[in-house]
Amino acid sequence: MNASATSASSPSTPADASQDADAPDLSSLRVAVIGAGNMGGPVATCMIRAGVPGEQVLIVNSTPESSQRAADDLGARAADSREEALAGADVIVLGVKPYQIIDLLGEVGDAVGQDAVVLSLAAGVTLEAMENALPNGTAVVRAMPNTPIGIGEGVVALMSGSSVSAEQETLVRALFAEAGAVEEITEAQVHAVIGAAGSAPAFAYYAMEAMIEEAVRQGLKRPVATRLVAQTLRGAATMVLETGEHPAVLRSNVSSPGGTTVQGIAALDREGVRTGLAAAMEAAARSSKELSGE
Ligand SMILES: NC(=O)C1=CN([C@@H]2O[C@H](COP(=O)(O)OP(=O)(O)OC[C@H]3O[C@@H](n4cnc5c(N)ncnc54)[C@H](OP(=O)(O)O)[C@@H]3O)[C@@H](O)[C@H]2O)C=CC1
Ligand SMILES: O=C(O)[C@@H]1CCC=N1
Repeated sequence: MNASATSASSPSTPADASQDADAPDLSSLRVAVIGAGNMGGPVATCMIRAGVPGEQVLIVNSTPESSQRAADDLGARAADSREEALAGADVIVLGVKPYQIIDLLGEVGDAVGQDAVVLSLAAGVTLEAMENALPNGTAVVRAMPNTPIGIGEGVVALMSGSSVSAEQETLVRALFAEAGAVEEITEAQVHAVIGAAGSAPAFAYYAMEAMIEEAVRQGLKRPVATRLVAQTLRGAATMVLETGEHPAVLRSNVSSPGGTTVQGIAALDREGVRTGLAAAMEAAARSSKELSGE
């Protein structure tokens, strides 16, 4: 591995990483991203923000044109071939669809360097299945990210395979130092994490869309409604993170006796919104389990 991951310390925030003199040096790292789409793209962005030079992040999509487009968007480099991307790669990001992962590993396994880390983003493809598809001893890490990592406000949950060293774990954490939050989880937890984080931005956008459209129906212009709803939800999320208060306590602070908010909350309860949100998360977790063959 080109990067000198000299410490087992675990940077968990951008501030930690930038202040930690023992953090891995990412400036000579080579990264191959196979599948820089909606999720592989933000992962590449994170790694570049963390300190990997863009020209050392090689992109391979399904066509040369698509690789070039993604590389231009990301400030990375399009590889002429998968072989070029893999040659000398320290980290190989797999951002293709879950059903493609095992076949892809079968095709590229022999080109994976001895000290390289294979980092899969795929839902439902287990570490064991990936290790079985690769030469013995290959370091495999599973990540369950969400798209807001591309703006430094996301979550990445990490799971390490049986051949991943402490140095490689530190390296992967450093690569996600600009993601927002990094959590280490077990594979048994990943289904719940998909419901709470991987798929959850879509649930949040769904709720926002409904709120914005109702505000428009009530007479606000769409750009104004969008700003108000987005800023309000950002503020509410930040209050939860910064105060450490239970959301129910923060909700009670908004709910004046006999006022407007309690009427709104009663309507949410009548319409089954709490049950609906739980059902969405349960469905995502169940789908993840089914993909894993559980
Ligand atoms: N989207 C999300 O929020 C999240 C996704 N994931 C996981 O990320 C993975 C990718 O999902 P997502 O980004 O949404 O999907 P996308 O369809 O947006 O991206 C898939 C990428 O794979 C590329 N690709 C397809 N076939 C090949 C191939 N044979 N060789 C190289 N590249 C190829 C596509 O290239 P092209 O554009 O040229 O077709 C595209 O860039 C999935 O495994 C998913 O489970 C995990 C967490 C969250
Ligand atoms: O929808 C999906 O399958 C992927 C995994 C988590 C978010 N998107």
